Amino acid sequence: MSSYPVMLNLANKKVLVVGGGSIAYRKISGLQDSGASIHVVAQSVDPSIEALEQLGAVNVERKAFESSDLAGAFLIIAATDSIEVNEWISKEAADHQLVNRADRAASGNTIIPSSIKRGKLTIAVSTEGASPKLTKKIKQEIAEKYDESYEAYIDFLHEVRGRVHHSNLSQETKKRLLEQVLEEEYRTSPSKRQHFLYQLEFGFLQDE
Ligand SMILES: C[C@@]1(CC(=O)O)c2cc3[nH]c(cc4nc(cc5[nH]c(cc(n2)[C@H]1CCC(=O)O)[C@@](C)(CC(=O)O)[C@@H]5CCC(=O)O)C(CC(=O)O)=C4CCC(=O)O)c(CCC(=O)O)c3CC(=O)O
Ligand SMILES: NC(=O)C1=CN([C@@H]2O[C@H](COP(=O)(O)OP(=O)(O)OC[C@H]3O[C@@H](n4cnc5c(N)ncnc54)[C@H](O)[C@@H]3O)[C@@H](O)[C@H]2O)C=CC1
Repeated sequence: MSSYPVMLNLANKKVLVVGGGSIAYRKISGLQDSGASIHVVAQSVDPSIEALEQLGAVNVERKAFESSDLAGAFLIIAATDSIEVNEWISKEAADHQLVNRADRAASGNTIIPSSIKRGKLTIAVSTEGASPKLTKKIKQEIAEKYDESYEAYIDFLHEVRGRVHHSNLSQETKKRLLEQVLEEEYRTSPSKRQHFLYQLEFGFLQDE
């Protein structure tokens, strides 16, 4: 069996992180822009997590994990340094809850891939836990190829797509225009993008 990738909308969902060490911090960092309500349960937390608590970005309970902490959690991240506790967390979770285990990929039902974001573009990499080091290497290679310029470019593609779909152009022209903007020059040149939007707005991109 192999795993099935998805993109989660975590806005206003409860995410429970058990453990407060460097791995818990890494997972929490990745959740910062998701809009999730992040709850941490740990006997003690690293200063990095304390800093997030002070900013109001996470809610921290300083205590040992109990089964009742799982109530209402959409995603559970088991990141303690105890195999027994992580095992207990995954056993106690209900079937419909997503459980990530930082210590043993195969024992949870969810793996958090390594990912890069360029605005609306997400590229995620996973080896299903086989080699986190290869995952990291591939992510670094991809990050170089898909650099920061993609962020503005994807916003442009999004805008073009909306305008083209709402236009009265023929299906063939719509397809041709959506293909045309994939040309490299539209990514590298903001003025080319502006010119294209101008032409679209004022009807200069007609059916051929
Ligand atoms: C299943 C998963 C957890 C999950 O689902 O979240 C998991 C599990 C484990 N990692 C372990 C060890 C290491 N992990 C890293 C690094 C990263 N690990 C990441 C992800 C994942 N690691 C998920 C699978 C991803 C996939 O599918 O490929 C990255 C990509 C992303 C992130 O964590 O944010 C991040 C790169 C950060 C970046 O991109 O910068 C390094 C190297 C380093 O730190 O440089 C080492 C030491 C070298 C080694 O051991 O290989 C161990 C053994 C622990 C032990 O021995 O106690 C386990 C447990 C096990 O093997 O089951
Ligand atoms: N996913 C990954 O990339 C990696 C995962 N790991 C795994 O992640 C685990 C955690 O690593 P670190 O964060 O470095 O450990 P750490 O030792 O820094 O932190 C462990 C945390 O768990 C808490 N904890 C322990 N027992 C608890 C309990 N019963 N209830 C609540 N909290 C409890 C501690 O208070 C502490 O905050 C490691 O043991 C290892 O198995 C390690 C390296 C990489």
